[in-house]
Amino acid sequence: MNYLLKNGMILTENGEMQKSDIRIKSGKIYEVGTHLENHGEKEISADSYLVTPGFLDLHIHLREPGGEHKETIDTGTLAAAKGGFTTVAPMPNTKPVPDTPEQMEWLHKRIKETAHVRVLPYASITMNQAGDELTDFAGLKRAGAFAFTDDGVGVQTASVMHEAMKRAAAQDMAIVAHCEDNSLIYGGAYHEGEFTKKHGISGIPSICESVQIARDVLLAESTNCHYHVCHISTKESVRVVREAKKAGIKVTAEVTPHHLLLCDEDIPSLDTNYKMNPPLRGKADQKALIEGLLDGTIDFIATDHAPHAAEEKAKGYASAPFGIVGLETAFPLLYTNFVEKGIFTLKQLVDWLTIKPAESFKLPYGTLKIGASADIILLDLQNEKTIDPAQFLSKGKNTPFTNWNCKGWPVATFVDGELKWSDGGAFE
Ligand SMILES: NC(=O)N[C@@H](CC(=O)O)C(=O)O
Ligand SMILES: [Zn+2]
Ligand SMILES: [Zn+2]
Repeated sequence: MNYLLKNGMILTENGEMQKSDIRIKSGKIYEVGTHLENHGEKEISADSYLVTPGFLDLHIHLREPGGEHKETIDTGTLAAAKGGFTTVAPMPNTKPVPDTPEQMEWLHKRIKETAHVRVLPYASITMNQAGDELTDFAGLKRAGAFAFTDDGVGVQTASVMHEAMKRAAAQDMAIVAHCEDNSLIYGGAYHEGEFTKKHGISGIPSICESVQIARDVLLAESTNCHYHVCHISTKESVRVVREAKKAGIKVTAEVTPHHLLLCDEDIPSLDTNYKMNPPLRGKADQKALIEGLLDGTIDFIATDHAPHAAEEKAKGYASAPFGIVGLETAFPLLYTNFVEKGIFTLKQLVDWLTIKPAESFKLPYGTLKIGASADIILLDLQNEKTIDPAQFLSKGKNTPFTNWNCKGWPVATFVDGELKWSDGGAFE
């Protein structure tokens, strides 16, 4: 079906709001302007809504195959659509791991059958993410891998990472890294800082992340590989990435909404909804992440949506799995707590969820340019609602943001010109 979106607010290049109509034809953005005439399209009144490119989330967990009780490609991508995300990239820490071309082909078949938004799956760097034997990069690229990562664990050995970057660079593919040096960790569920001191428990030190990023940017320099840092969380990591960029190294980085919104001083108790990896760091780290985004050291925002079953999260702080959900709350939380408070502009926030991730990975999405895929969302910046995990479409309900009041809720999500989700009402 072709659509004509009437009278929505779109953001211009200089960040101003402009009333515009958008004509969607054959899945593409065909025309953007004012007073567009209806040429037989289904007309949707976007009056009073902000209309932006669909968001990209290049770091999520869909849990299929092997963890379907936590999430599936179906439920996770429906949650993505509800959150305004039209392109998502799921991590390979599934069972089995997509570490062979055959497994990648199987994954693409499942995506085709069940996904509600565009899905760009990662392949692993090492077989079974065990950190030793590299996967078949050329074969996995041919089978449709988006990039290579062992997210969930850090690649412990420098020589393995070095060889991975050489091979990735030869394939013009990125290495995406969860940075965590296991030799610097002695257990712990929360950041080694104020919170762990107060509770007298062991913590996860900042250096386990920053040390590995420092190693990797030097490997990236020597191999000319595009190296991307997952969920950056410490002030030292931000400094290392900033210096690496200054030196001309091809490094990009993402930050999660929760690391921008919270620090360890905000954790009320040994609550597992505040347990994620990397952990919520100190107040100075949180500040450095915000500054890093604002000065371009950090390239974009990704949620690290990590659903877990309620009974797993109920196991107690020491043994519950790391991770919180994020797809359905990211934009409202960031809009309400950063844009409404004047810390970010609306244009900055939208860019960090659209064109910035797209450009970082040379993807043709995240834009309303003529001819682009019609990945478009409508956002309601007025209506205030309270976050209620019972309303999530994700199977995961594990969030620290229950009962937060937010504005900025998506109301309709188009992918390739098809309406994939709406909050009902005018859009059925
Ligand atoms: N972030 C998390 O706390 N958990 C992730 C793994 C990861 O992103 O490292 C998960 O798969 O549950
Ligand atoms: Zn990770
Ligand atoms: Zn992750």
